[in-house]
Order: sequence, then C-alpha cells, then structure tokens
Amino acid sequence: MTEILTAAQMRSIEQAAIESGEVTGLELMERAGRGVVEAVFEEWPSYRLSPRRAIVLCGPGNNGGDGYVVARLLRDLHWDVTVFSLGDPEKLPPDAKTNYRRWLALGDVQPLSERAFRAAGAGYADLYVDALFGTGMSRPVSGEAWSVLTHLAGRNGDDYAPYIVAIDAPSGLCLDSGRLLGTANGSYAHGHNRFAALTVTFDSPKQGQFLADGPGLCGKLAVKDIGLRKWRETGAGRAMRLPQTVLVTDRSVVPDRRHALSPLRVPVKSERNIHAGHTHKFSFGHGVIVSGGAGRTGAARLAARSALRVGAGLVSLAVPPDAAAEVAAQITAPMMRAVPDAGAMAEMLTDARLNAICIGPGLGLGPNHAALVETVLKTGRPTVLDADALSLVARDDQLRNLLHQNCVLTPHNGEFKRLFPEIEARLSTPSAQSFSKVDAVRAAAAEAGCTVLLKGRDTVIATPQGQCAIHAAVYERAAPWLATAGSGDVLAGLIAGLLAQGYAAFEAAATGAWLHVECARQFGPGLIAEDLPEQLPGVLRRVISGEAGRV
Ligand SMILES: NC(=O)C1=CN([C@@H]2O[C@H](COP(=O)(O)OP(=O)(O)OC[C@H]3O[C@@H](n4cnc5c(N)ncnc54)[C@H](OP(=O)(O)O)[C@@H]3O)[C@@H](O)[C@H]2O)[C@@H](O)CC1
Ligand SMILES: Nc1ncnc2c1ncn2[C@@H]1O[C@H](COP(=O)(O)OP(=O)(O)O)[C@@H](O)[C@H]1O
Ligand SMILES: [K+]
Repeated sequence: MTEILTAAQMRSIEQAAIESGEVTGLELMERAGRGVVEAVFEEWPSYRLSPRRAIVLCGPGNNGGDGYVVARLLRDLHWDVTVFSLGDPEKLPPDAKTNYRRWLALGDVQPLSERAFRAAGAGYADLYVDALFGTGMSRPVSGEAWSVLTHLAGRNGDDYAPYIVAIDAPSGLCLDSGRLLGTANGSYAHGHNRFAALTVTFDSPKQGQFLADGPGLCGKLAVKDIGLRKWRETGAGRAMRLPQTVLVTDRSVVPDRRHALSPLRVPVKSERNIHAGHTHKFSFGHGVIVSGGAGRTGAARLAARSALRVGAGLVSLAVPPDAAAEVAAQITAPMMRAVPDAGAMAEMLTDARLNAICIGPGLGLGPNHAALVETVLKTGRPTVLDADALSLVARDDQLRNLLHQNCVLTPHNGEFKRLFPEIEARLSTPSAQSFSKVDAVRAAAAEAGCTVLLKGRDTVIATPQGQCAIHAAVYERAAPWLATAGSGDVLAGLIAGLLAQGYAAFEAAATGAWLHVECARQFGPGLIAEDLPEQLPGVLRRVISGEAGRV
C-alpha cells in the first residue's frame, strides 16, 4: 500500500526521525541528494558514461540544501557544474548551509537572476536541477526566481523541459493541492503542461504530484527511499497528521500478503472464492440498475453490462414500461423488469437478494424520478448514485437526508459543485491554494455521510471517517481516452457490481476506479464506452494471476 503525504506530514516524519537521534538532518539531506543523482542516471543512462554540464538552482531552504549536495556529487564525478543561489546563502538553515560550504570548496555560487542565468550559457547544459522550493514553498514565486522559472518553462521559445530534474516539485507547485501558485503576472508555466522531465521525491509521493496540474508539470516521478519508513509507519507526528490517504496502485489491488492492510481486495470469481464455497450465482450478489425512459436507456444498459462483467452474479434492469421494448431488444445477459413507478420499485426491492443498486445514469429529473431515488435510499441497501440522481439529491434536502453509509456518490466536477457548492467554492478559489481535492472530497463525504468519489484524471475517494484514496490516471497509468461519453456510466456499473459482491462502499469505489482505468489502458486510443466492459475479462485474469498493471 502506498501512502501519499501532505507537505506537513512529510515535515513531521522528518522531524520525528531527527528528534529520535537515530539520524541527523544532514544525513537525510545527503541521502536525498544521492537519491536525485541516482534517479538522474536511471533516467538518462548515458550521463553515467561521461561527465556532462549541469546548472543547479538552489533556493533559500533545505530544498536548496539538496541542490548543493547534488552539485557536489556531480562535481565529484567530474561534471562541469554551475550553481546559482536565490537569497543570501549565509542565511540558509544549518544543514543546507553546511552543504553550501562544502560546495564552496569545489566551486563558486552566483546570485540567481535571469540575466546571469542566460549569460552563463544557460542553453548549453545537459541537466538543469530545480532545487529552489520544495515542501516549504509557502507563497507564489516572484522576482528573479519567477523570471528564471518562466524562462525555463519556455517563455522565450527554448525547450528546457527534457533536461530539467526537479527536487520534490517543479518550484512553485503546491505539494498539497497540485496547483502552481500564480502571481499577479500569472503562473510561470501558464500555457505549458510540462516543466520538468523528472521529479524526484523522498520516502513517499506527495499529494500535489498526483492532483490537478502536478503530474503534467512533474514529467515523471521517482520516489527515493531516505530511510524514514520506520517513522512513517509508526505514525510519527500523528497528532498533526490527518487520517491516511493512500494511492490506488496495482499493488493495492493485486493480492499481496505483505500488504495485509491493503484497503482493496481481489475481485471476484477467483478460484479462491469458489473454494470458499461461493459456487452459486447468488453468492456473487444481484445488482439492480435503474433505467431511464425510452430513448435514454443506453446509460443503464452500459452500467448493467459492466456490473455483470465485473462479477455480479445477476443483474436486473428496472425499466419504465415505455422503454421495455427498447431495452429488451438490446440486452441478453441482464434481466429486465418493468417498473412503472416508485411503488413498483419498492415492491421489487422487497426481494432481499437484490443487494446493490445503481441509480442515476439516464434517469431524468422529474418528480417520479425523485420518488424512485427516495424509494431506493429508504431501503438502506448499498447504492451508487450517479448523474441525474446526484442532481436530484442536490436540490432536495429530504433526499439528501436519506443518504446513508452504504451509498457511493460518483459526481463529476459539475455535479460536485451542485451538491457541495461551498466546498467547491473553496476548491476553486485561487487564494485557498493548499485546499486540495483530497480536503474537498473528505469534507464532502463528512457532510453527506457517505462515500464520495469525485471523478477526473485525478479521482479522489473519501469516507465520512476521513479514509481517503487517490486514483490518478497519470504517469505510466495515463488513459486520456477514457474521457468519452458514457464512461461514467460504466464506472457506476462497476462499483454497483462490486457492491453486489459484498465490497464495502470505499473498497468498491476505489477498486472500480482502478478497473475502469485498467480497462481503458488495455484497449488504448479509439476507446468508446461500450469497449470498457469487454476489457474486463482480460484485466480480471491478470488481477487474479497477480500480474495486473503489466499492460
Ligand atoms: N522533509 C524531509 O524529509 C526532507 C526534506 N528535504 C528537503 O528539504 C525540503 C524542504 O525544506 P524546507 O522546509 O526548508 O523548505 P524549502 O522547500 O526549501 O523552502 C523553504 C524556503 O523557501 C522560502 N520560500 C518559500 N516560498 C517562497 C517563495 N514563493 N518565494 C521566495 N521564498 C520562498 C522560505 O522562506 P520563508 O517562507 O521562511 O520566508 C524558506 O526560506 C524538501 O522539499 C526536500 O527537498 C531533504 O533534504 C531531506 C528530507
Ligand atoms: N484525462 C482523463 N484520464 C482518465 N480518466 C478520465 C480523464 N478525464 C475523465 N476521466 C474519467 O472519465 C469518466 C467520465 O465520466 P463522466 O464525467 O460522468 O462522463 P459521462 O457522463 O459522459 O459518462 C470519469 O470516470 C473520469 O474519471
Ligand atoms: K524544487
């Protein structure tokens, strides 16, 4: 399981390690610098073969300290290294100052300015090390740092990105929210979606490297161990730490005995389950997908097929009579039941074997649809609310009050804004820069009293208790072609299918998000929503054999 940290959590872990007396700040800084050099050689293997030229930009804090270590280590390898410093190096914090002094024995330091940077033959280096600001970045970048970063981001037409390694973050990126803090002049990388080729971070990934603009600006991400695991795992500094946020990765889905605390489980009809005595279709649950009327049934049909493919034993579509012919003509495996109104829905749900429900895709926004949502919520059964069901809940406090802990809300940004306008306002207010999507979804889940999954390239899932997971389709798991009409309906169906098999709400949402992207990756560009459920057999086969992620 990969924990993902805020900047404050990282600082508290580091502080606990240093206070324990088992490691010094200077040792940590040395390991960090070594980690960066190691990652550079892994990214650019040819740099190992012969010394090159590097320009290192060092900031006024410990991120700058890491930069001085990198400069020294490269010089030890006979590189030609030019170092610029922002601010007076004599005012650096102690460990950074020690490394500044060590560097001075090998070379000089020039004050950072755009003019000096360009005069130093800036265009002719093989590597640019951005060590200006990391976890301590506290306000928008301005002055000479802004000018140089803007230049590096390509304002003058140069393309530095393929040669930039950022330590912890492209400087100016908020490691909590993933936003690039802007200034009156705008953010320095405005209009650019890449700043560095590689970002090297320590111990664990940070939220901002997965949320919002972070992944694009970071380029690639390398996480280097600097020996802090013990303090992280024992919850050092917990007092100031929020509940854990985990990154949904292949490892959290594939069974792995070493990760007993993994929040996710292997789907579904594996031999293990069958040996455990689950041999009948009802052992895998019976999902109900509520369909919209004639001409709007496609969304529910997609969800139904996804729920079945992910392993629900049975799936029934609850269909208004006017749409029955349309649905019947287009389905085979899912069953269908005519449900004219809320009374008929209540009647259908008296069957206790119908153990998970999906309502909202293609539903409609009329009073009869609100009554259907009300009926479903009153059963207390595990339920995915998506699309129109979310809009209905957003405008009706009575419905909202019926939400319960077995519900999963799956809004996109627009639906989230309708449901949680105040939280969304904080998220989109530039002044609340460190208020992140993680904070927003946690707050939303607490307010709604159920699991909330806020969709996007960076999908965030949280429970009212504060449990949180980020599932980001970025870096090696990017799947931009998933942004296609109907793909949200598939996600809702996947989650419902997992709920039917007994997954808890949070597990179902996180596993559903992972499978959704895995299906998109397996298919590749050209994907349309119908293709997604058809990828599930291959994806599940790899999950069950423990080979997931090797697309
Ligand atoms: N944590 C760990 O485990 C380890 C951490 N390590 C490294 O330390 C880094 C964290 O170091 P850090 O705390 O000193 O913060 P850092 O990012 O250098 O910035 C603080 C300085 O920048 C200044 N400043 C901020 N924003 C500014 C702005 N916009 N414009 C101008 N100035 C601005 C700020 O000034 P102040 O806000 O105090 O006025 C302060 O002087 C971390 O990213 C990693 O690289 C590793 O060595 C070992 C393990
Ligand atoms: N760039 C992206 N990379 C990966 N997934 C994405 C990206 N953009 C959107 N998605 C996913 O695509 C789905 C779109 O769902 P939604 O907005 O409900 O659309 P629709 O209503 O058309 O189905 C969500 O699961 C979302 O997380
Ligand atoms: K940096």
